[in-house]
Amino acid sequence: MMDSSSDNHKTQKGGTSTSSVPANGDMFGRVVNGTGETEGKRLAFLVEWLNSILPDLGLPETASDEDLRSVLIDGTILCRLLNRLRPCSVDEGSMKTVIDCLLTLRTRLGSSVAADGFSLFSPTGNYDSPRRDLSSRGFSSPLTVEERQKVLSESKFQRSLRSPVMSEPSAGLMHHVGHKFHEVFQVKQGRYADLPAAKISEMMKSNSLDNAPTQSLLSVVNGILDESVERNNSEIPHRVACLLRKVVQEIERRISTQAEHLRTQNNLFKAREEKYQSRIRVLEALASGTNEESELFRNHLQQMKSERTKIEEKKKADDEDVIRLKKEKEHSNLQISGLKQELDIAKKTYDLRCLQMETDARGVKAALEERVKDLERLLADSRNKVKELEENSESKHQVSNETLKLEEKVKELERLLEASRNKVKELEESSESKYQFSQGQLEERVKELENLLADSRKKEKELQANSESKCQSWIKKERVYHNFMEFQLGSLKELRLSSVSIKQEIMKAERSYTSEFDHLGRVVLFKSCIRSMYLVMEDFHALLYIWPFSGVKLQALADAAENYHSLLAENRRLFNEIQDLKGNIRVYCRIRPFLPGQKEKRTLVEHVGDNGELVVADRSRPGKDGHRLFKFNKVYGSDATQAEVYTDTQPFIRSVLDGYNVCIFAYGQTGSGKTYTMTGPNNATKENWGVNYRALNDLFDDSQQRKSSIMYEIGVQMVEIYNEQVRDLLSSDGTPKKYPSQITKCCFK
Ligand SMILES: Nc1ncnc2c1ncn2[C@@H]1O[C@H](COP(=O)(O)OP(=O)(O)OP(=O)(O)O)[C@@H](O)[C@H]1O
Repeated sequence: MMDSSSDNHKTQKGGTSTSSVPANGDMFGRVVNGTGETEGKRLAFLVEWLNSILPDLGLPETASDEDLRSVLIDGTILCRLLNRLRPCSVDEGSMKTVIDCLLTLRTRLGSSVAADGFSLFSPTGNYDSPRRDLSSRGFSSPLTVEERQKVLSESKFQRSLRSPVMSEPSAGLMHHVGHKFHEVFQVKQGRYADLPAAKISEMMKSNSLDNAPTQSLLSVVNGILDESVERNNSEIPHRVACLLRKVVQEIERRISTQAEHLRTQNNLFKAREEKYQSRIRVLEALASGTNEESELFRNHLQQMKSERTKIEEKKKADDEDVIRLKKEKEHSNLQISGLKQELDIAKKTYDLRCLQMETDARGVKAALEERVKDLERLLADSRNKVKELEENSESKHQVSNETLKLEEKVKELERLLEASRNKVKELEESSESKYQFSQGQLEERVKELENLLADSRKKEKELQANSESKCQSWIKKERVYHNFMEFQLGSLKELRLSSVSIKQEIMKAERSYTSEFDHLGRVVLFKSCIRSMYLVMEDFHALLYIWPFSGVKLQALADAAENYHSLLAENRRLFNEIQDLKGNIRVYCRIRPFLPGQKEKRTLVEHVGDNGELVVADRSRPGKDGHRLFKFNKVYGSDATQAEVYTDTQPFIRSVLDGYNVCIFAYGQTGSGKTYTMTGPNNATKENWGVNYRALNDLFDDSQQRKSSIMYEIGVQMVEIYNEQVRDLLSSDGTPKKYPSQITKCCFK
């Protein structure tokens, strides 16, 4: 309603027609006011005009806004147009005309554009600024001056209002603004509807007054002022001016409220900023702490990862072991069957060998017997020969007798010769004639006798030499025979010994074969089960002798052992978890009984609770202060035995063997019973052994039980710390070592 009436009104009043095109080319400023048809006509008119001036432009008659924009966008066409309209006005290189043009534009439009580009836009579409109009028309009324000042100050307000804080006023403020607008426009429409009708209509069209922001309010005020200035200064009634002042005052008030609001907001922001900065500081402090923690965690995580990798590797290795064991088992099964066959063959071979050895032994025995017989024969021969030799030696004696006889004969012959000589001499003496006659015969006879004597002597020598050589050879032979006899007797003895040892060896071999067969059976089974049966060996010992095992039995046995192994590991893990849950650090208290001779003393212990509570009375203090409560994991009474005290410590020994570090120590004043608890009394029996003995005993027992699967190395280190001096009590050279490097190593590895 308002639109049409105001349009009509404008047309009637002869204001600027929206359908007419001004000759100064300001056609685009009015596009917003025209209908679609009018715009089309204007565009067609412009296209026609442009084509007539610049025929090479070739713009189609139906060219759209976009076509026109793309043609005019770089300014070339405009320059050419200018040149054509006013030749040589835009020469290449000369910017004069362009500068003139721009300055003209500035003069026409520049004053309506604020420094930050905000336009005091006139709702009618005219860009004429109030300042230009005011200056050009020479307005001088005080109201106008006031309004002008307001307009100027409003433009400042506008700038500040366009700040992000002000651009979206609060809902309450908006409502307030809308209300005031209504007031203003009711007045305007009622009494002064003819003044800024087109503007109001436009604003009413484009703005919802209820929600009008301050910027719109300012635009409307400007519009009213523009319109008022355009029309005639004298026409502006005082009432409008008052209203406008009110509006401006309202805006000022709102701005001051807004400024207040901004200040409080600013303060709020400052407070918030401080708060955030303190938070940042806290967060930074936390972050630095967190960094350290995260570093620690990272390291821990790294460790866990590496441990996990190790465990996985171990698991892999275990899996591989399992596979390998399975293969080994199969292999062992094959070996068992092979060994069985081999065993059969070996048995047969053994039997044969036994037979052979028996026959051999018999043969050897027979041969030896024969040999013995031979030797005996030889011995007999030797003896005979010795006898013969002895006899021969006797014959030697005979030879010597013969020699003697021969010598006697020689002597006899010599005597006979002498006698013959004597006879010869007698004959010579008796008859010289006879002598001369028979001298030849006698000489011959002497010669014969001398020859006989020489022969006899030769024979004697020969016999002597002969008998001597024979004697020597017999002596030699005797020696040889003696040696031979001794050798034969020695070898006979050796043979007898060797035959005995051979018999023993045969017996031994027989025994070893038997044991080997037994062992073979055991080894085969043992090999297949050894890896998984380390703790159950004792239990399955009887089974090991059952021979032969079937593959199924072995498999079952191996499976059972494997399960047992995993169950044991699980059991161990759970056990240590329980120890952890019970608490890694436990403190036990033991009350020492009165020593002999202290019976008249009264105990200070008032109460011993089952849950580890101990109440001690301090009689020197009266009332409540005289009672003190202590809390331990457990309190052992004065009648507690050594074994009872050890029961709570015992599980730790198992943990030691499972790879945990454990430290047990006694603490207390002199004479409180530390040594008694840890070691026991002097000359302690097994009954009153202290913790140390019992722990070591368990340590050895358990490690023995696990020896089939785990090899434990147990070492002991004993140091004394006294007067800040550390002394190695087990030092072999007797010199106390100060601060042993490995002092942290506990006695229980
Ligand atoms: N539970 C007990 N039952 C019987 N006698 C005990 C008990 N505890 C300690 N005693 C005795 O108390 C005396 C002192 O004990 P012990 O030597 O063990 O004390 P301690 O704490 O080792 O002393 P110190 O610090 O001087 O070496 C010893 O004669 C010991 O036999």
